Amino acid sequence: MEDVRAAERALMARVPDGALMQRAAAGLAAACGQVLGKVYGARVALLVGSGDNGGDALYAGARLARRGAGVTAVLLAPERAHAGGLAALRAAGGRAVDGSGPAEGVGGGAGADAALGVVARADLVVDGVVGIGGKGGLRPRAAELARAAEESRAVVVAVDLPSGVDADTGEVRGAAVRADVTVTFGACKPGLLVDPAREYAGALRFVDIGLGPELAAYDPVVEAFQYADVDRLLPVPGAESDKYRRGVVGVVAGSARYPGAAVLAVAGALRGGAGAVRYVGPAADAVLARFPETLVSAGPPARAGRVQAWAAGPGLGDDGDRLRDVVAADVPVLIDADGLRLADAAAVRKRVAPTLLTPHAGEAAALLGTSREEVESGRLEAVRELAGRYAATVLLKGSTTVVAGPDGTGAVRVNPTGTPWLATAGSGDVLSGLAGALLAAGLGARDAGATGAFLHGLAARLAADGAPVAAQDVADALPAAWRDVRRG
Ligand SMILES: NC(=O)C1=CN([C@@H]2O[C@H](COP(=O)(O)OP(=O)(O)OC[C@H]3O[C@@H](n4cnc5c(N)ncnc54)[C@H](OP(=O)(O)O)[C@@H]3O)[C@@H](O)[C@H]2O)[C@@H](O)CC1
Ligand SMILES: [K+]
Repeated sequence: MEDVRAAERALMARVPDGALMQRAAAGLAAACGQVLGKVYGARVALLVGSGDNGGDALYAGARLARRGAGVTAVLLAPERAHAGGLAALRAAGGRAVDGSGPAEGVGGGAGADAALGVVARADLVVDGVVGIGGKGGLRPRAAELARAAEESRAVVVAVDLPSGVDADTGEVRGAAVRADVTVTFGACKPGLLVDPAREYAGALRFVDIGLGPELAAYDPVVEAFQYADVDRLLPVPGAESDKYRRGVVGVVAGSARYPGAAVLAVAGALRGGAGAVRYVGPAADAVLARFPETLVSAGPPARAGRVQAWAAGPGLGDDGDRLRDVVAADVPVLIDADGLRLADAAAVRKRVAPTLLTPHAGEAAALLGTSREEVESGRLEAVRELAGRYAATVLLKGSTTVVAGPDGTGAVRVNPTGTPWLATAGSGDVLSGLAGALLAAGLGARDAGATGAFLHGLAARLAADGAPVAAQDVADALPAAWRDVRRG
């Protein structure tokens, strides 16, 4: 958040006092109006903390009161509420109640009950408890009001970010507001794009308060691919392309016990834009039965013939020899699943050609020597840490898939197309093949990871269309996802 603060300071030096807050409040009030549909007669509760986040809520409340809403501010720290905002709300016909309440040890009584009642009866609750000045989860009284908002039938709109979530990391340590909509100002905070915070944020609305030029001086911490970014990267064959120029991807996956992983990885690889797929391993019969266009070889990867990149690991079991061959190759390599367990970290670090690791949270936790919960609650930190340790690009799969480059610099890419339907057995095998093929087609590791995740998520959405999907369905929908991207 230092970037945003510095950009705000730079901009505030150029614009009149309070102008940024007025821009923020205007955008917030407009978003609240859209959420409500009809502002006149609506009951609006503002949860107001002691900082400028509460000020935004109060000024927006004043605007809604002027349009005929019944607006009540619940003041968590009555003496320190934003004075200008409170005056504006009162002038517009809004009112305020003491919301400091019993949980803070102030003594309870009618005031505290009134605050809970205001929230319980509201059509809209505006969360202005804390913004980017907040630290840690909500304090007990704020948590109590947040719970009341969640239990009420009100729509909850968070100001800048849901109070209690960490806007830098996406972590939620303790109680936090669960919003239906988050109206964020100036810059989309990185944490809001990443689970678990993303889930608390609901639908994101961005209000431009004019920070753009000031923020341009800073490198983004996270970035999300859009259709146009993916479209630019998709490998499209030229008139003179042959299969070697388009790239041959080698798939090292599957075992006698897990032949299906080989079939699914090849299914993904065949839809990744490479010119040919070479399969190396004991599941060749199963692969050929399904995909006769695959080149197969039974020997070790080192003697399999020419490939431009390897995708290795799904269903390998304990076949460390096959993996060692791949890690020693001087072409780009993707390592997934069993391969992550088998790979020697020092050997991976020594590689010169790009390496892309694609763990899910459990695998990442095993590599980091921590728990799955720890990884899931701090995805950005975990992915950067792994990338540093292995000197490799890392794609951490999950409810929000994130991709970090090897040197710790550059933005972490957050995939915007994910869907819970992707949490299905074998879907990761499809992604391995797909991203491996993108590597073979010449994409860098970060681009192959982000493009693969984007297409994979999109394919799952297209295949699911509201119903469960199997991994093979995701692979089958990849051509439709390509067409979707190419058409914009
Ligand atoms: N700068 C700008 O130009 C613009 C900024 N804008 C807006 O300002 C916001 C930032 O405002 P800010 O810096 O005043 O801090 P803010 O987030 O309101 O809260 C800080 C206070 O909260 C408290 N507190 C802390 N942790 C807590 C917890 N866990 N649970 C409960 N309370 C907790 C803590 O109080 P204390 O510890 O003193 O009791 C502290 O004083 C920003 O997000 C945006 O909305 C827009 O108007 C656009 C222009
Ligand atoms: K907030």
